[in-house]
Amino acid sequence: MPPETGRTDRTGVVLAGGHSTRFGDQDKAVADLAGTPMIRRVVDRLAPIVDELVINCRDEQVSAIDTALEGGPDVTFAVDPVPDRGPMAGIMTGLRAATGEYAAVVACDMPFVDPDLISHLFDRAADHDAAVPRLDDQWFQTTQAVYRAAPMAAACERALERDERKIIEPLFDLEYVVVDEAEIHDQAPLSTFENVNTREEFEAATRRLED
Ligand SMILES: Nc1nc2c(ncn2[C@@H]2O[C@H](COP(=O)(O)OP(=O)(O)OP(=O)(O)O)[C@@H](O)[C@H]2O)c(=O)[nH]1
Ligand SMILES: [Mg+2]
Repeated sequence: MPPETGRTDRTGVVLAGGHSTRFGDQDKAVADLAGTPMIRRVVDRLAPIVDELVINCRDEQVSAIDTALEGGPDVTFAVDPVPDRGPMAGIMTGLRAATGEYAAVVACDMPFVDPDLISHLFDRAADHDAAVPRLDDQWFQTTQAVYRAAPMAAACERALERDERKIIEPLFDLEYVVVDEAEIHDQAPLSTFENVNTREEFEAATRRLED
């Protein structure tokens, strides 16, 4: 890496191991959002700013996601050894597969994720264990954050051992930086955090992309 930037290797981890129950029968990760599978939009936005990409999902999703990403950037799959343990277990699996010291974790249902914000989070996380955005009066955006891979994976494991599934729990074990709304505003529109759960939200996102 160029010494002038002080940059270490950066990984992008895309979380896709959920069941999309609010979405319906289809896996929202591979749903065609205005001509492009939703997960492909996330991968394409992260690819220019990371050195490697890891997709976390369940075993049976690999084939469809691989097809959705065909012709795009190279990715590695990190399959949950035990499925359905929640997003935090997915973060742990994804981070364990990361070779970069730091990893941006982004949910597959955030098609408007802003690469400038993610780059900024990498910069802010330097010499800390994490950089996590937080909007005024809202909770931490733990599924669009940068973590130092090894300590976060270990903290996730400890939280799971305590039967604690909230993603915020491992964070409290770490030395983290909060990136507040004013700072986020300087980097990206707040649509970066929009996440698509229902068909209605999916249609709304489609309209925005087609405008
Ligand atoms: N590995 C893994 N990832 C998960 C799990 N549950 C959710 N996720 C991922 O975490 C992110 C946010 O989760 P949700 O928005 O709740 O997505 P979801 O669980 O697929 O959808 P719902 O069933 O409607 O809650 C998405 O990227 C999901 O793919 C899980 O049990 N394991
Ligand atoms: Mg869910």
